[in-house]
Amino acid sequence: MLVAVFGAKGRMGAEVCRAVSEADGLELVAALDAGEDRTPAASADVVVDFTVPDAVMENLAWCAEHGIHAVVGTTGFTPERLDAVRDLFVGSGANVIVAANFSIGALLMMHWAQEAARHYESVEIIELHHPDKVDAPSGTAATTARRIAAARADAGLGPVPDATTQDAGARGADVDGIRVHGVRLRGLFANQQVIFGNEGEGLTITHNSYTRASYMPGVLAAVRAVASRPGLTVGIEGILGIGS
Ligand SMILES: NC(=O)C1=CN([C@@H]2O[C@H](COP(=O)(O)OP(=O)(O)OC[C@H]3O[C@@H](n4cnc5c(N)ncnc54)[C@H](O)[C@@H]3O)[C@@H](O)[C@H]2O)C=CC1
Ligand SMILES: O=C(O)C1=N[C@H](C(=O)O)C[C@H](O)C1
Repeated sequence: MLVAVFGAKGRMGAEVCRAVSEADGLELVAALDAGEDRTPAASADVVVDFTVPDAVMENLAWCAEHGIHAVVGTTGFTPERLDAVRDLFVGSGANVIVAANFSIGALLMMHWAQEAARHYESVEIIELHHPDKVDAPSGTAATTARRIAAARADAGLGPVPDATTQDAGARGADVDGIRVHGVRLRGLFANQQVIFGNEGEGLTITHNSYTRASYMPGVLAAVRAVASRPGLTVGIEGILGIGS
């Protein structure tokens, strides 16, 4: 399987180039970054995109035009953006996987947070990342919040209780009614805590990524699976058998 990487000079892209080069059955045919001619990627079966939210949609339009499957780790995807990606690939002959997080622990953290959501009156999310990250809240935190909000709605839970009437911004972002707090700190890489509370008890689910190597098994699994997953697939839970 021939693989091209977009964002190849970035922190994640460089790690993906290494992982693809060392993986059985995969060959790295193009490692491209901003401003570079995409022609060398035209022979690829799969493009892996770890770029920036402002660039990813144009990259995906190019993949769809060329009938090349795409595996996307770049964040910043709202439900509306995902709809636009689905539309881009209709009739292209290619498939696309978009995942805010490829690490097994983060997938389990989101899965268990969704499970716990219906049992707790209160919930908030704290995501902690390196200070070079451009988007906040993180894609993982936004995805977790949306999944928790959906689970609460399914369970008939009302809004998270919050008496705040004077807020100078300290209550964080509101993602579908779930508060998300972002910390950017030198020395950190990527961590998330989902904090649940009921009268008299609490539950915290914490995930820590220590290095970018944590994402590589998931990225490689998605590269190998994308050709057999028609249209748009959001998340790699189905590929790894999480939640089934
Ligand atoms: N899904 C997941 O598991 C993970 C997702 N991410 C996400 O991946 C993205 C990249 O993160 P990092 O590697 O830390 O960022 P980075 O800033 O180190 O790398 C981004 C790279 O993309 C390049 N780029 C910008 N526009 C481009 C274009 N049009 N074509 C090709 N390359 C272009 C930049 O020059 C840069 O080298 C972020 O959105 C981040 O949130 C990061 C870690 C894990
Ligand atoms: O930018 C990062 O570093 C990360 N981005 C992803 C996100 O926004 O969720 C995944 C992980 O948190 C690392």
